[in-house]
Amino acid sequence: MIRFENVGHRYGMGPEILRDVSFHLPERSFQFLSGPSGAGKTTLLRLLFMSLKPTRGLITIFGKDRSKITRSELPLMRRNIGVVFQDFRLLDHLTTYENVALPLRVRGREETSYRADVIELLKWVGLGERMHVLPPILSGGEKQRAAIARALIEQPRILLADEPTGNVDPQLARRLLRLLIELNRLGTAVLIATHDLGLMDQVDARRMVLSGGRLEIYD
Ligand SMILES: Nc1ncnc2c1ncn2[C@@H]1O[C@H](COP(=O)(O)OP(=O)(O)OP(=O)(O)O)[C@@H](O)[C@H]1O
Repeated sequence: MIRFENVGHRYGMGPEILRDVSFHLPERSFQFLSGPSGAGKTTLLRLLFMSLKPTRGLITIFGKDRSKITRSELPLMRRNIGVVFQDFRLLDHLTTYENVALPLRVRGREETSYRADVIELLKWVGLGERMHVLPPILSGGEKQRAAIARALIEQPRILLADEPTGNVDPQLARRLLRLLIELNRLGTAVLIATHDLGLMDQVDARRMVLSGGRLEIYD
């Protein structure tokens, strides 16, 4: 589904942050991406989301060569990639429901065509009772689930989550992990970037570990 071959990345004239990174993310797979702070996890996620271009190597995303994907093709390609950012990035002046529906509204869809889907998804992440609330009064765990729902509303083929348990207590982190495992069972590939060893120990999943710019994979 997504393949990296000898990918390298440097910012400007700086040192190479990623070196000869090669891996394949199959459909329906589940994996963790870890490594010390500054190892390049966010950089790798940005390459996957196509908000950065590699400075060398080959990236193939859904069968297409990344270097041949034009700016105008990006929005359509990105619908297949859901992203949960470290800081959730919810819009404070929109309700939970409106935040989750936003990607569809931006695309010009009529509310009647998606309302039921948004409500169903909010119920699935456990926010059925909180859909008309503004993000500033949601708890950390609720914000996180709202961000996951927003990432899933377009039924992406892969979900990328950057340190999704960074701001929540261990119990909430476990609940979140169960939600992501369930999502994966339903057919979505999942990649969780984290340095939370406790979280990784709860699942027998593939581990991708970045260190010194190189990637090691433990299946
Ligand atoms: N826009 C940028 N310009 C220059 N250097 C950058 C930029 N973004 C990241 N870096 C550098 O690239 C390296 C990797 O950063 P990155 O954010 O990918 O690491 P990370 O593994 O996600 O770290 P953390 O776990 O702390 O979030 C760091 O040395 C960082 O300073």
